[in-house]
Amino acid sequence: MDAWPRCLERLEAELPAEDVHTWLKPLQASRQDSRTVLYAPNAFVRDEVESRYLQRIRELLAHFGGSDEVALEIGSLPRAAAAPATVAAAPAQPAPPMEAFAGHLDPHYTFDNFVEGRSNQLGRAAAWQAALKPGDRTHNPLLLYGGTGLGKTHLMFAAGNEMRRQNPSARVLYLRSEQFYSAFFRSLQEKTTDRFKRQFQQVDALLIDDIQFFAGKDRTQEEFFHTFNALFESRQQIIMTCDRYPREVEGLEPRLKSRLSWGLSVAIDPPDFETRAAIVLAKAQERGILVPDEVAFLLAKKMHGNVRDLEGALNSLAARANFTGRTITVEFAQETLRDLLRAQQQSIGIPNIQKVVADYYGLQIKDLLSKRRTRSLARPRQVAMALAKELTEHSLPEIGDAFAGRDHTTVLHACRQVRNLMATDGKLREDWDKLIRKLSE
Ligand SMILES: Nc1ncnc2c1ncn2[C@@H]1O[C@H](COP(=O)(O)OP(=O)(O)OP(=O)(O)O)[C@@H](O)[C@H]1O
Repeated sequence: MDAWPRCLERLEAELPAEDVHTWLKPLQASRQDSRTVLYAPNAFVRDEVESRYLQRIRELLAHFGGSDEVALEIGSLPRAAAAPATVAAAPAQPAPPMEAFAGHLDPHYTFDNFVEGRSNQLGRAAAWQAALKPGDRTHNPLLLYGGTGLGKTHLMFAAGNEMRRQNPSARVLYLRSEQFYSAFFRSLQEKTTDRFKRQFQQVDALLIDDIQFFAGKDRTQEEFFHTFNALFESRQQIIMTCDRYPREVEGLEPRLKSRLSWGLSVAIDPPDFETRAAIVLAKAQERGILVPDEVAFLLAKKMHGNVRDLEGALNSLAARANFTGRTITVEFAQETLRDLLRAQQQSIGIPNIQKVVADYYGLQIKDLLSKRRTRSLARPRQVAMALAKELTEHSLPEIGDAFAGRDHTTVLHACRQVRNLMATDGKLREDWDKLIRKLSE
């Protein structure tokens, strides 16, 4: 068995998953004679691995019969050698310096394999513009915000990849916020902050993922604030993601929050039914999995909000179909995903919907259930009923019962009313999307 995958497996058991994901998974290994070369995508990853993990990696590689000598370099494997570190690959050529900037940009995520829908249309258009005209004031900085697993990182990578497709020498640096934080701290300890700062002067675009991570980390925020200003002034493109609108992130400094909204901020919402189904079909096609439309509709109907969960469900189907040799049908999907689908339904539930809707509109649950018909109560009540129909398997009479014994025709009327109003009322549409997002978290 290959030494590097085994080493990684062991490290996964020893270290927090977040550390492995952030620092070790981005490494690529190549065996060159008795030596293992680990390629880090950029200086941040290299330095962190060197100071925190290299010693343990050496021990593990030696233990698994890998190599006596381990070198850590910036760059990536030559294409032909992009395989685990067993093959005695041709000695790797020193990577051209530009490679260091592209290494962490996952080439798999592009605009071509991003499915567009109403929920992400604006975000996609903004990322596309940033890729075509990096640094243009209309979309610099570009901030993509929204719940987890909705495609923010995908769009950010797509923009970076497109920039490099248009201009192969573009220096695009992608960093997770944790990487910025650790690298900055190490530079403080090692008194190398000047070098840290200089790295950013060389980039054409800086992509920073999950900036909510900076909350409460005052020194890092201050450093990021200066980095941000320097990049902005010299018209280098900045793209950031955040799990909510930055003004709502507690622990971010007001001046940073204000900077973040200088350019263009775009919400990425949970995809609607049609987009969810289209994503399932697109992912299936990409991976060569045969999925009938009905199965895509089933997944899209049962799983709301998070695309990552949809992908997880598709993977489970593919794995089981492969294992059992069966074809993927609706029946097969229902059987395979029974527990998963049930858990989704249970976690949503009508009482939960009532609570989330009441909180959202600043009401009490008893107001939602009451007979009072003032507009300020009637609309949220209708929204709650329509959400119960959309997100649960309950029948109209059951939903009526759960709303203090209302008739099923009242529930039906509420569903139609909400659907019709959403076509013209942007605020109601926004409320609906936000509520779906909250309920799917
Ligand atoms: N519209 C879409 N088309 C195709 N794939 C999508 C789309 N939206 C999300 N995905 C896929 O869903 C998965 C999760 O997306 P991504 O990692 O970009 O989410 P995120 O919003 O950055 O989440 P987090 O905040 O948790 O990092 C990825 O595999 C991505 O390709």
